[in-house]
Amino acid sequence: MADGDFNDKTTSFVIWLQRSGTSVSEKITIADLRQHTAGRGVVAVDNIDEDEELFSIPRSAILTAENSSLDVEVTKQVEDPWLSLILAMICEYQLGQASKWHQYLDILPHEFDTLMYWSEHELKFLNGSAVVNKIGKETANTTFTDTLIPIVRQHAATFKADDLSDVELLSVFHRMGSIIMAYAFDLESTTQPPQGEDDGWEEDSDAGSVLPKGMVPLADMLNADADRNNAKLFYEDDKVVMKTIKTVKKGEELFNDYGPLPRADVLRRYGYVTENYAKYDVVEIPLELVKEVVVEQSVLSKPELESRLEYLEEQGVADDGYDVAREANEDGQIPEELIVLVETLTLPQDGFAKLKKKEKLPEPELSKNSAQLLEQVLMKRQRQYNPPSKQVGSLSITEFDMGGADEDPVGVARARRRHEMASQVIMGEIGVLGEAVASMRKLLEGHDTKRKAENGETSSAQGGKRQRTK
Ligand SMILES: C[S@@+](CC[C@H](N)C(=O)[O-])C[C@H]1O[C@@H](n2cnc3c(N)ncnc32)[C@H](O)[C@@H]1O
Repeated sequence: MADGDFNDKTTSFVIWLQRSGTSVSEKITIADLRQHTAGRGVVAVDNIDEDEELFSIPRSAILTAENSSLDVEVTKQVEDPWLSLILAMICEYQLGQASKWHQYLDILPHEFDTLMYWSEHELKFLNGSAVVNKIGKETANTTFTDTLIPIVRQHAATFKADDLSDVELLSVFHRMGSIIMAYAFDLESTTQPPQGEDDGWEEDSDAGSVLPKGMVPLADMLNADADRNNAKLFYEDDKVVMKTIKTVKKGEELFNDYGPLPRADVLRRYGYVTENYAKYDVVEIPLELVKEVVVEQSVLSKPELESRLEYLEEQGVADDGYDVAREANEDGQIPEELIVLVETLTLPQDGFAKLKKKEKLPEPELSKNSAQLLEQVLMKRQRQYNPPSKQVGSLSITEFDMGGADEDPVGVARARRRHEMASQVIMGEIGVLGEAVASMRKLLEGHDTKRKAENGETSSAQGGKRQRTK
């Protein structure tokens, strides 16, 4: 977009904010951060104290299904907060200049780097990462086709979308859905005192949130940063207020936070990657992979494996996959459920029989046998990534395959950018696995040292004191 257009839209938005009753501190401004590929952002033009109000927005200016021009009959038809906000946004977009939110809608993006918009070829840059299975494009297409298109067609006067084909409508739904994923807030009635997680950002649509979703103008102009988070949205009865949570110096950017999201998910939902979320990187270890290794290494026969998994299922601890985190992760590197799984699978027959009789689960502490099994699983998982020399080394822009985008300069720039972001995600996940394998080796060395110290005593699943991973 030309600078003039970009700045004009920002100016119209700022005037619109004033008209809609938003009060904005003179210490901040909306900045053009396109040279840092960060679109617009909010920047301090003066020093700001901690707990100082940056802006407050009346609830009436928040774009929600309830506030929008949507017919009440329509809102009654859709309970899901994400779907109803998609409909509300389409309704307002279709109103054009007649929409109460026109100048706000005008600054929202038309193009995205979120994974929903990556081509098959680009998604191959992420080979190995479980994130490619979390995009949910097919599920979204089915929901849009089965639920939203009939509603839009049924309420033609509200949506004024008769000139749009179903395919065009689907693309509009995806655009709105992507905007909501990256911009919308879960609207609390009032800010609760801190109790666990409360980052103000909307949760994954599949996370079961029942709070209504809303597009909060200006609050969503803040970019996010895990380390530099210095502002937070507070919910009051009739307005929402953005305040600083630490002092901010003149010239610094105001940042919200997305919570502890791995970079793969930041990329999936928000379309960018930054080192500051690297500490939250994880690698999913699918149960199927554990099963494969158990059979390959003849740890158990297939029927015995199934019987133990059935038992874990009965105990309510079975899962399809487990996220391994970084060694420094506060909540632990290897999830307890995964430890319980490998412990159960490496118990000798009589040990498992006793456990089952007592209807108990093993302690979440890795014995030598289970650490060995886990090491093998992690190493097999490592092999599912393209070796860095092939995938990541060739990320040098000159060499990598453009997948047919070579002719179009915009396409080339986009493919390069996506390639670069994917390489960060993949390198991060390979790093997580490297740390986990190293932890297993350290643990095994510890077991060996202990065994030697105990003067040649044989080590078994029960032998030696078990060690808890961090
Ligand atoms: C809530 S919006 C923030 C405003 C946005 N920059 C704009 O111009 O509309 C979230 C989007 O901003 C971008 N973003 C947020 N934080 C960022 C950061 N730290 N670096 C780069 N882009 C960021 C991503 O494109 C993300 O999807």
